Amino acid sequence: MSRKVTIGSTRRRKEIPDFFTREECNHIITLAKEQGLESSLTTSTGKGKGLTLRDSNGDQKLSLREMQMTLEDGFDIYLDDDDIRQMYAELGVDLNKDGFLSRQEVDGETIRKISSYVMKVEEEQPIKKSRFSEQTWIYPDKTEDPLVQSFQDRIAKLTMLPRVLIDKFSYFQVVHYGKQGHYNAHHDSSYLDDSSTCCHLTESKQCRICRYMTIMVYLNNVAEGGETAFPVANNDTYNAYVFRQTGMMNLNTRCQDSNLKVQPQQGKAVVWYNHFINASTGWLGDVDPLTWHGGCPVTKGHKWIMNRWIAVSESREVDLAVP
Ligand SMILES: O=C(O)CCC(=O)C(=O)O
Ligand SMILES: [Fe+2]
Repeated sequence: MSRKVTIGSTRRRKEIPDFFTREECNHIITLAKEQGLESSLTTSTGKGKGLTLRDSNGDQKLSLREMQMTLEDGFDIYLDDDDIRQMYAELGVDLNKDGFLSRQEVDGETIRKISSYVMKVEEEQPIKKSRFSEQTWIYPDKTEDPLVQSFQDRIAKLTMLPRVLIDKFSYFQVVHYGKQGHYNAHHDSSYLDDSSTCCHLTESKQCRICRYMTIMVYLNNVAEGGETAFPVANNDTYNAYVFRQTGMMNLNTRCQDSNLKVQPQQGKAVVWYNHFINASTGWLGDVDPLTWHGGCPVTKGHKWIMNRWIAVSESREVDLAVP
């Protein structure tokens, strides 16, 4: 009788001290430096083509928070109330300074002005971006490095997932944050959506990222800051709309409001499940919304991490097929 393989069914998050030794951490940092790092992007970086006004309460005017959400979605840039007020002053809008722009005031011309203003901010103040770091990818199948090779075994052992699944997506990301480096709250995976399939196993253009698990390892001790924050961890009353309104995704300024902050510690792994299990298929279910997380600003020193995601598709048969 064959045993039915599933991808597990837990919502737990785990911290594993000493998943890597100090030497292993340093080795990965050296590899990343040798390879060279480049500015991190997010999936929405560079969108900003057309702004969709986030008049979330439908009162036909944009509050400061609604303008912030408009820019967060359009440009992945996180401005605070003072930034927005300054932008309005410089652009000569909101002349009565009440912090509201009526829908009529936000005409095509104003949107164009706001867009070019925000693109300038993005260039001049990268700290306002949702992700402020640099990164590189390491591909175990393209290196002879024995340490990198051994990761696959370790990841298989840790996750207790079939080796064939682990081997299908083996690469990992090394990320470096300098002073004030941060990553605002996000989900590592995409919500299910019938109109697209999982990216990494198809060539489909209309695809989404399906990362069942995240394994993140701290590669150094951070002098100050740089915690990994889970703003709504264990929040039984989570409501997506309310969470969005609070602006707590902006970890660059709101880290202290997070329910859980994990301290960086060299060699420690933090592991969590981004998805639930679909009860009928036993395979990929929807995103667990409480996995919102990100990196708090590094206030002193540097922070190095490694991200390894367990990528799956919607189909057990596809994922477990031997190539
Ligand atoms: O830097 C951190 O602590 C979190 C990083 C993260 O969430 C990511 O790279 O996806
Ligand atoms: Fe993440």
